[in-house]
Amino acid sequence: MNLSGKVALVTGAAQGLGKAFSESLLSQGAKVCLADVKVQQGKTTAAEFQKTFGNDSAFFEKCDVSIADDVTNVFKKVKSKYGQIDILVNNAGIANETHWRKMVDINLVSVIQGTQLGIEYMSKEYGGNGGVIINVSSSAGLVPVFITPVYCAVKFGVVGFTRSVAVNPRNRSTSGIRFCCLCPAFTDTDIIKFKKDSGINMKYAPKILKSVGINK
Ligand SMILES: NC(=O)c1ccc[n+]([C@@H]2O[C@H](COP(=O)([O-])OP(=O)(O)OC[C@H]3O[C@@H](n4cnc5c(N)ncnc54)[C@H](O)[C@@H]3O)[C@@H](O)[C@H]2O)c1
Ligand SMILES: CCCCC/C=C\C=C\[C@H](O)C/C=C\C/C=C\CCCC(=O)O
Repeated sequence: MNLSGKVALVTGAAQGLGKAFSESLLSQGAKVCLADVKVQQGKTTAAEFQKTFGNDSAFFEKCDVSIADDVTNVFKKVKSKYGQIDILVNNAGIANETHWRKMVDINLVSVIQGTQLGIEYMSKEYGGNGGVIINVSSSAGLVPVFITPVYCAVKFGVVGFTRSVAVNPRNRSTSGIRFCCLCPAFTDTDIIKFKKDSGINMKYAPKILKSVGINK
């Protein structure tokens, strides 16, 4: 696909899937804003991409997606630097059943805010060019996972929210935006290197991961 002239905003882009999505977008010619709460990792990733794809191809912006003002600011930054937004990937996420309210904020509330801002910036109704909004859920947004009920709930929420927005007749007819929900299965990134306080049952988690070929 040729994405030259297109501008993407990817949250949680410092590492893992968000970094991989960003690299794919850049390799197809898009410019990318890498938004993440991890400053050092984000800057390192941006420097790596600038070296490969050109200085103006990517930039890092500190953004904690659970802070509403940070999310609003990152949209403003992209618009002022690149003039438009065509592709939005609401990807940032954590897996933590102990700090579950924080997880609801990061994995669901921020996706709702990001999508609403995406419509504001991208819809043809409001002077944008249309484009695509991709909300990252999980296979755990489609099937129950007994050791992570809250993670499951928020990922089901992302699926339900995105599908509902996508079938809104107004969005379908006039926005020029496609709304997509991605439901990846296990991928070997930091999110499945469960921290001690993650509240994830360590009796079962390694067995589940081993059963899908990830030897934790
Ligand atoms: N790895 C998997 O098995 C898997 C499977 C399905 C879905 N997912 C989803 O994919 C997305 C990316 O996860 P990953 O696997 O790359 O994990 P990861 O931990 O490697 O990456 C998550 C990124 O999100 C960032 N992040 C976390 N909290 C943030 C916040 N408050 N504000 C901004 N950025 C924040 C992190 O700093 C990190 O860069 C998540 O939404 C996750 O739920 C992952
Ligand atoms: C070891 C399970 C922990 C799952 C939650 C933590 C991180 C999640 C990352 C991914 O989003 C999970 C992806 C897919 C999960 C879907 C199905 C798991 C089925 C588990 C089972 O066999 O019971």
